[in-house]
Amino acid sequence: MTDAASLADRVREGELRLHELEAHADADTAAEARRLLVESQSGASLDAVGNYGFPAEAAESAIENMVGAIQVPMGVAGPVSVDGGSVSGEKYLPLATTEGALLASVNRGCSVINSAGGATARVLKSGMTRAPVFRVADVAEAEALVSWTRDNFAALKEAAEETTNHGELLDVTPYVVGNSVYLRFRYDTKDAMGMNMATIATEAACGVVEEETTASLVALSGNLCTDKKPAAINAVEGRGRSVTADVRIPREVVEARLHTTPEAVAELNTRKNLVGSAKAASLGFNAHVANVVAAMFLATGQDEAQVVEGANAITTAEVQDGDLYVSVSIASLEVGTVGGGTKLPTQSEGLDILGVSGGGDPAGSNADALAECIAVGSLAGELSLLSALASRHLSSAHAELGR
Ligand SMILES: CC(C)(COP(=O)([O-])OP(=O)([O-])OC[C@H]1O[C@@H](n2cnc3c(N)ncnc32)[C@H](O)[C@@H]1OP(=O)([O-])[O-])[C@@H](O)C(=O)NCCC(=O)NCCSC(=O)C[C@@](C)(O)CC(=O)[O-]
Ligand SMILES: NC(=O)C1=CN([C@@H]2O[C@H](COP(=O)(O)OP(=O)(O)OC[C@H]3O[C@@H](n4cnc5c(N)ncnc54)[C@H](OP(=O)(O)O)[C@@H]3O)[C@@H](O)[C@H]2O)C=CC1
Repeated sequence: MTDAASLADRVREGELRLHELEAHADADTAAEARRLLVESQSGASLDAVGNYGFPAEAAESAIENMVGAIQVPMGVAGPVSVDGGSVSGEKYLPLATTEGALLASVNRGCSVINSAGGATARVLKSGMTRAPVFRVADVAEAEALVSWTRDNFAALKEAAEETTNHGELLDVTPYVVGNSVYLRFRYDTKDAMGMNMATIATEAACGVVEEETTASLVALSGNLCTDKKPAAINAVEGRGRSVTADVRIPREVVEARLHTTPEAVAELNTRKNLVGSAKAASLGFNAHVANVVAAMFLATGQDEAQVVEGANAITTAEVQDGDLYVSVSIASLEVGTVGGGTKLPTQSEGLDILGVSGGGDPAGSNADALAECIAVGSLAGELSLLSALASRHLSSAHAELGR
């Protein structure tokens, strides 16, 4: 085996390319060689980046050109009592963040939820989408392709499902713009977030479309999917898991633990999360669901770019017989407990904290459970931040904990 210094020399001499080092050394040596190269070129010291706690080999399907790891501190909030469709009991929620006060906030929300007897959560819709775009001659051909798609769902399903053991094609929804036709394929991807699975399956189905019709595939992703971009279609139709959590908190708990009243939280929610968001033309009618989604995504190995979709959430608050009812509905939470970054050792341990690592029984139940836990964490965060705003404690909390 070659050592890191001589590997780095061979790259400098043009004998090897930076991304080829794993073919000549183990993954840790390859990462060390790249650090040597980057350090000598940039003057940066990468001691901390190189001080990672898992074998680099474990990250081979997660990254190319690895030099080390960025470490984000992880904490837990809770335990919080969850009554979900796929998870129940007391759960510690793993969150990785660098925002001081966030864990304290979610932790306070969890303890308030417990005082109210726990939160309820359910996944209400599920399906990962991929929408290729096809070119046709004109609108008459577009109409023909739409009809063909409706008449030939079984053939598309057969082709798509040949590529996967777990995935199931649920439906295909056509959209037409002039001579462009978008077919939005939606799959049950079970415990996988499913973007690779859906992409591979859709490519096979596109082969059938091109064989049987005049349409020509322009791109496997035509942006109507919509992946990793803000998009109303996800907020309305859902993508990944559509999940809702709610809780009813007795007035005395709101007053004692959140230093405010149900009326103040309800008014604030309307003026801020509903009216303010509408005026801003926001897709997120919530306060900081992205905070919890991002922190739990990092802690459990989700694709962090999909926080964009995870922020499509509506928070409601109302006074019910003097108590405070609060709900959070996340329309497009794209999560998995197998595949992608979930295989990395620290992220897998994050999933273990929730008891949802790997494939569920039945398949899909672990990813549903993860979605429900993230929804309850988001509910806790909303409760605490809305209350801090209502009681004018936001800036003092961050001055104390976040600086
Ligand atoms: C900070 C608190 C919780 C204090 O709240 P408090 O009620 O004054 O604190 P407390 O000392 O009385 O403790 C109450 C509970 O909070 C928790 N708690 C309290 N301190 C800690 C701690 N150090 N570590 C862990 N947990 C803590 C803990 O659960 C504790 O109960 P206990 O366990 O003691 O019975 C409160 O003021 C708060 O939640 N503030 C809101 C902070 C927040 O939500 N920040 C989120 C980020 S804001 C942002 O990023 C988005 C934004 C704002 O721009 C979005 C927008 O536009 O709206
Ligand atoms: N290709 C793309 O366009 C994009 C890819 N990504 C990346 O895709 C990755 C996630 O894709 P994803 O398809 O989820 O993961 P993987 O590509 O890692 O595939 C996971 C595979 O696990 C198998 N599997 C085993 N047990 C189960 C189970 N219980 N439920 C479901 N599947 C199971 C399935 O195999 P089988 O299919 O044979 O059943 C599935 O295809 C992430 O790394 C993400 O960053 C993100 C965005 C876009």
